[in-house]
Amino acid sequence: MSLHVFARVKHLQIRFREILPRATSLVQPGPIFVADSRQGSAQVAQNLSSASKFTSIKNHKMAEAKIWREDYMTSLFVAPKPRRTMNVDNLGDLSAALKNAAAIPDVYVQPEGLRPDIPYDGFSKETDQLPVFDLHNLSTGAVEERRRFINDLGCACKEWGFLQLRNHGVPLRLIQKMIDLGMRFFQMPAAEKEKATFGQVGYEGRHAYMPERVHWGETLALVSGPISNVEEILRMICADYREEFITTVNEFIHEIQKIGLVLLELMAESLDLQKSFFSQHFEKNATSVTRLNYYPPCPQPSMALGLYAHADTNSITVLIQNEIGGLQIRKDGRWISVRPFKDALVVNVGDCLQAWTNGHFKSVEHRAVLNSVKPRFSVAFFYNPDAHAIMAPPMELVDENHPLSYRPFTWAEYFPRMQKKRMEGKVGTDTFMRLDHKEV
Ligand SMILES: O=C(O)CCC(=O)C(=O)O
Ligand SMILES: [Fe+2]
Repeated sequence: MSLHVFARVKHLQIRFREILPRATSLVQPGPIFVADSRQGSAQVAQNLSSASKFTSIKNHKMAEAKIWREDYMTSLFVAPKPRRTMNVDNLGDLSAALKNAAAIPDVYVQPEGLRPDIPYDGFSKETDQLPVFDLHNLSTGAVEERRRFINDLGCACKEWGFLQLRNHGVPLRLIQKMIDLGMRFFQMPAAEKEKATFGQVGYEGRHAYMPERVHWGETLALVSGPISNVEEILRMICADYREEFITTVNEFIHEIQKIGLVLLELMAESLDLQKSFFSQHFEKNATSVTRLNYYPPCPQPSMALGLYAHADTNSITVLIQNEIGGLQIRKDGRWISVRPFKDALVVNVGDCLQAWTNGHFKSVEHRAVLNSVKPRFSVAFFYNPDAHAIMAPPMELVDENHPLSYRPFTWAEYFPRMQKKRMEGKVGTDTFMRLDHKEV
């Protein structure tokens, strides 16, 4: 063992001993709790289970694992708890009825501090600093250019947590079709859309993530992995484009997943990890949700929000949108509008990847703001690894400037806990996977 590696391991041991009295019960002292990127996931799991306390928990988890998949689907499909909805009119109908109205119902009016201070098209100098990458340059560039591309991509994930990607390989005609059919769905009568209500997923036109407020937005959430319910949900609507919609959504998910894997490889490379460090856990049984978001025109856009400020809880999100801006991200405390490009994917880091990279990558708050004229549409693909993949920060990402801050966790553990939280602000990275988190 070189002196350098030895010093590192020693440092980790010290860190663990410092942290442990405050840490949650699952973590045992010793450097084995960081993943070595040169090891496969089986080896990491074996290392993790070699701590006696962990072993019993892990056996228990394995038993749970067998039923997790069923539980996961049941929790989403069968609505074991009431949906966070309000007894309000369907938003599609309301938006049509309130065209040009001087006021909107109180339940949509945000408290002053949360109202959007920058309009949907309020692009600023910072807007154009959001990194845009052209994947074409990666395949044609020389070795050095490739290295620079990957390095810049890593910087974008560290500094912005967001980036845009052009020439990504997802056919533009497929993106356009997804936009056209998706918008057509939301423009159907409320009674028709509500046929696609399906437990915690499916259609929602009366969102209330905060108990007392409703977003001005409708969604259609589809589970796309490990078991897809796209067909089951879309078969509930009687539209004449139903079959085409199902085929398009499935094709879209397939393509987005492909680019998702490429991005995960590039992200790992940018951190000097083995290329497959993240992606190997997404190749089979990836857990994903595809959500179509529709924001009908709002006569008072400065009073309401399409989607509250939140950080995504998953690993990475890949998003397409129509030409109407509205996505805003919070950078260094200030809101910045993202310029909508129809040929680009918006990619962002979620809370799980922030924890998995020991905080090197940032999961950043974002929100959707409204306008009074045109409907806005987006599709977010939330990508997660196999529900039992252990997300443990690799030792390469732990040093004096980045002390180990997160414990190993799995999506199977994390998801049920996050389901209990409100979608508001940056809740994910401050939860149980932080070593200094105290369960209340
Ligand atoms: O519509 C958008 O641009 C944002 C969507 C989003 O953040 C989400 O679905 O989590
Ligand atoms: Fe989001």
